Amino acid sequence: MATLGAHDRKHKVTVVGSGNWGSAIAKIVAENTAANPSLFDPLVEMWVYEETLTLPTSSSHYKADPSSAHATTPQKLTDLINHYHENVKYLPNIALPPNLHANPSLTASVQDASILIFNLPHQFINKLCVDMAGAILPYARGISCIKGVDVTATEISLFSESIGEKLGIYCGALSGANIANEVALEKFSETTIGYDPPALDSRAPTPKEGRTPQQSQLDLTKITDYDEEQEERHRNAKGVASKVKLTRPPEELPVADHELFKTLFHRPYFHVHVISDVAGVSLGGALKNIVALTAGFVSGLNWGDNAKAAVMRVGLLEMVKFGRVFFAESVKAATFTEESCGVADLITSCSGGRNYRCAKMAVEKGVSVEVVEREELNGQILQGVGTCREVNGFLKQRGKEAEFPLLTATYRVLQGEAKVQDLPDLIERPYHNNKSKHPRYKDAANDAAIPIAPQLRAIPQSPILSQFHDVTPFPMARPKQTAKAVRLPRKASGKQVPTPSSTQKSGFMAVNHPPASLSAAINQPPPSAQINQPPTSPPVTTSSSGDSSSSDEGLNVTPSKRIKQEPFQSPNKKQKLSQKAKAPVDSIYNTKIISILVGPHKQAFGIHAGLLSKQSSTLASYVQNMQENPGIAMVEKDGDPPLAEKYQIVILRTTNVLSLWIPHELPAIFTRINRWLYSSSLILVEAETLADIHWNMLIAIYLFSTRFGLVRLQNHCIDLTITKALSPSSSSSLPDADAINKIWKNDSNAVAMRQLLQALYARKSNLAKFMTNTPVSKSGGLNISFVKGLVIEQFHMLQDGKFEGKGEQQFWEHLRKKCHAHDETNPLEVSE
Ligand SMILES: NC(=O)C1=CN([C@@H]2O[C@H](COP(=O)(O)OP(=O)(O)OC[C@H]3O[C@@H](n4cnc5c(N)ncnc54)[C@H](O)[C@@H]3O)[C@@H](O)[C@H]2O)C=CC1
Ligand SMILES: O=C(CO)COP(=O)(O)O
Repeated sequence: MATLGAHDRKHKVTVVGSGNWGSAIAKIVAENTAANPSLFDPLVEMWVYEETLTLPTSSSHYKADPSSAHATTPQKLTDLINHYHENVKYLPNIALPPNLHANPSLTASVQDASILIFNLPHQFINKLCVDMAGAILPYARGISCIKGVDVTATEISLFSESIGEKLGIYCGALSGANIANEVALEKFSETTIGYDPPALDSRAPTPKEGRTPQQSQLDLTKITDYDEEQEERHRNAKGVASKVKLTRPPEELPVADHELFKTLFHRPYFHVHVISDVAGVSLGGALKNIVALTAGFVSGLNWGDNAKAAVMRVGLLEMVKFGRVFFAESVKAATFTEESCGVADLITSCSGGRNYRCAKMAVEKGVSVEVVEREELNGQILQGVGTCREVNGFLKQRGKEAEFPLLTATYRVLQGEAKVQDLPDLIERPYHNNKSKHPRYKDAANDAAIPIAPQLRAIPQSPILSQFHDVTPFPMARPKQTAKAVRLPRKASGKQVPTPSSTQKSGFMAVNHPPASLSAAINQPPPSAQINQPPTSPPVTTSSSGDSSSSDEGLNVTPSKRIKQEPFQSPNKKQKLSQKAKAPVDSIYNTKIISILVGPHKQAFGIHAGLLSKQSSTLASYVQNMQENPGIAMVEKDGDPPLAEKYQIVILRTTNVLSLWIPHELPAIFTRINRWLYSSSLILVEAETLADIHWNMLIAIYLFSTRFGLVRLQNHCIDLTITKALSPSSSSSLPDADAINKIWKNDSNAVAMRQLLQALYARKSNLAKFMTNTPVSKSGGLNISFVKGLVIEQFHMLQDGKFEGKGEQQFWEHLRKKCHAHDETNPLEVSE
């Protein structure tokens, strides 16, 4: 604990940066080092990017003594700061503590510091790290107050982490609703520190509250790729072991933990809340700057507070979503909605921040934001403009612009590609059937040469997907004579599978073998001889298709919930209800049938366009483009590199036939997905049960659903995984090492499944036996992250004996909900 006992050594603090916020934070820190001399060396260094200036005549120091040398001749900024104890350029009229020393030498200012506070515009930090590397103490720890994200052409990372990697240290983040001038005037505000202390720093690890440590049953010697050195590595915000090998701080130094940082930053007027979600803290500060520009744009048109509130609402949703999509391993939605660094910073920045004010003025004056920045800010530097461009480049590269309409629209306004007046339409949730009229799609739709809006271009193939090439065919289900207990009775769900088919037997239909007459219904002939065709009419169902919770092989953890008695209704009412429920389903079956080609050999499936669009906005975009912009299709040409090498989904033209080609997936997987699309069930034939669906197959379907945005299917797979794993009748009730490795190595989107598998293993398996018998995977061993997670799960499990009896059911029900992906239309609903 930071405050306990006297320490032989004290922390030395340096602030790197001395702008508006840099100086305000340096003031706070210097006040606190002076107040806590047992923990900190009171003298704080502040590195200043040196410049020469003349004291402004408006300065109180000039007025007090206009004839002094400091007032009459140009001076170094550091000299002025140290002479007047005021940063006359970047934080004028604020007295800085005498124990704060302005230092123009970067290396000299950082060389003795055990705590480094990085506080300067994000544009400069990477170069600065190069200059600083080698000059700092190897065991230093950092806090980044920078509001921005570190974006390269293909990757995104937090500045706290890129600083840490470049300097070989651990670095957290501080961000909040903190307009520097207000903080400097000691007007009350709150802030958030994100700090996830490296294991190396905790000298007396304390078990988490309410949890009883238990000895792990794992024999770690059995883990083939166990790497002791990895243990020393900190896990970054993406859940990956950091490249940095940290140096252990000397024993004599107070531990750099939450309490120490609270002591260093908390003031009566500046309230600090320390959390572990570094990504959430960093992203809030970076992305709100873009939203502040948007808010400034609409205010520049004098549209009033309602318009600004609308922008903030959408902005907050996109901030949460951004975190969830790109930092799914660590980010918490609550950081955006409950902490100062999230919603509070958004509000203050959209009220009086520099980004907001400059964007507003730019619209009012009819000039660019950069012109206003140069004319109005006296050397201060906006973060929103750079961040907006950098984030857009990244989203574009990932094909995700359309998923972040506000971030994208703001970029377009900034670039002069769209008008501020277009913003309301650009950020409106697109109405599915009317996308061609939507401004977000309009330009691209009119552009014959360039294929459509960026998100609809072929998605570059992720290297991860190629790993599926070497997958041997999944064991296909063998029809069995006896149904097993895991499958709930069909009537219990109130659903039936598609009906009118010659192949239908007692409620099951093999969608592989449709009646030949269907081919007439296909708008384009299939490119290959055999096409798997859909049923011509809708399944008889009274609830929306794809509602996984009610499908036949669904979760049976809480059977009482699943087997519902249909309440009595009068025949008339029943009829009306069923007609009402049937209407949207009918309209789906009136849509065209799309040709989907799967795998390198292009096995063809025919699927109703409406059905695909209903289940996945990603596929909906492709389907719409196939129909509305046939010119965008790609053609495979002899001699050209194969399209499949580059893309995971392609709109393809083969001898005048348009198809959607998914080259890297297996037809066997898609056969079941096709089945699910029409019946909400993955079961193919009557005698098959969930136990017959191989784990590899289930996991491959899950991965497919995460890649192609089939959220309901994704959730269904979560439910099935629990059902299958907990089923007493299943012979191999948990996935084997190959399946586990697949989920870890193949896709970072599979976070929920990872959590689930760890929990299932921790609670259900005989781990010792598993470690001895199972790790004979093709890849040679179990994924180390899985094993580590398992150890942690073990540690947390059986807490207070709650896991027994009813507690167990509640646990799985809770986990099931937690692992469910959330509806795109409501990204705030993220489970914690
Ligand atoms: N000003 C505010 O109200 C707040 C700012 N922040 C964040 O704090 C960070 C720092 O911003 P401010 O302190 O406000 O800076 P600022 O915008 O006030 O000042 C710019 C700073 O950059 C320095 N600089 C100029 N050229 C440089 C170069 N080539 N290399 C290195 N430094 C150079 C200047 O000397 C000056 O210190 C930003 O990420 C900002 O978003 C966070 C909360 C509040
Ligand atoms: O981050 C800030 C307030 O928390 C300040 O934002 P600006 O850089 O837009 O002034």
